[in-house]
Amino acid sequence: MTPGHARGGLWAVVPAAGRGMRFGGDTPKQYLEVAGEPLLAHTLRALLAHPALEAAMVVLADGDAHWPDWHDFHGKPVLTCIGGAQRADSVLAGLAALPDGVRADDFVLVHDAARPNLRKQDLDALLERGRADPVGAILAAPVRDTLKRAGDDGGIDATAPRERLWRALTPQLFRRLQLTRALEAARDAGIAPTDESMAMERQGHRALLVEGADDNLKVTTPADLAWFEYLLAQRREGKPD
Ligand SMILES: Nc1ccn([C@@H]2O[C@H](COP(=O)(O)OP(=O)(O)OP(=O)(O)O)[C@@H](O)[C@H]2O)c(=O)n1
Ligand SMILES: C[C@](O)(CO)[C@H](O)COP(=O)(O)O
Repeated sequence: MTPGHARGGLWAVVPAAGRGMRFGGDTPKQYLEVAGEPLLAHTLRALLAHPALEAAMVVLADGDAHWPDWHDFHGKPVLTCIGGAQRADSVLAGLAALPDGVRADDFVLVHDAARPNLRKQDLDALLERGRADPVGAILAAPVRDTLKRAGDDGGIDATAPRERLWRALTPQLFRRLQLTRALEAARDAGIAPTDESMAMERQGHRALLVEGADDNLKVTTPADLAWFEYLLAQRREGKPD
């Protein structure tokens, strides 16, 4: 029986095929050790510890020599496939590799391997509101800082209006076939959407914004990793985040 099919649960596609160029170093950031485990382990646990999740499809870089060859995590199946040059290519590959038991109109979560600090209450909210929506939903955080547009000389060209601006986070929740078609359309138009919602928006599909924690950080630079290490230490000492 295909993992996840038996229980008809929610699958997560986890794009983990990035090279971490902005982070630097030889080890892709998703495999850097935090509290004795690869960063990706923290991400998979945050996802698969949730009762609504049945399995994960982790999308790896071709020739990934770091993958610990997990076949299950937190007692749930973990499958892998090979991604592509852009994040969107990897997500599309992950959707295509899902078992046939994940039906066309089934919701699928897409969550960055580089986002290890997903809170259960945020995932609860995303699932509750997203699964009630005809299109889906994304976690996002409202912009709270004033935004400046930079000139070529490093000076300030303008202050960008921040009303109704949100930072898109992940997970993003969409139906398998609708998201696949949207990503294919973007690819065929030569566009690399930076998140799943962008591809859906291009097709006229309007998802819900579900407010998530600001500390659902994406580890992009060493400073982000240090932040996650601090948050994890605080949690393990029982201190409020
Ligand atoms: N071709 C790609 C590029 C990115 N990702 C994944 O998408 C997530 C968000 O991407 P990002 O933070 O940009 O990771 P990298 O692409 O590795 O970072 P960089 O742009 O600095 O190289 C990460 O989990 C990354 O592994 C992916 O699966 N396939
Ligand atoms: C999907 C995402 O995390 C939403 O903010 C973001 O777009 C990923 O961007 P990246 O440059 O691929 O890290």
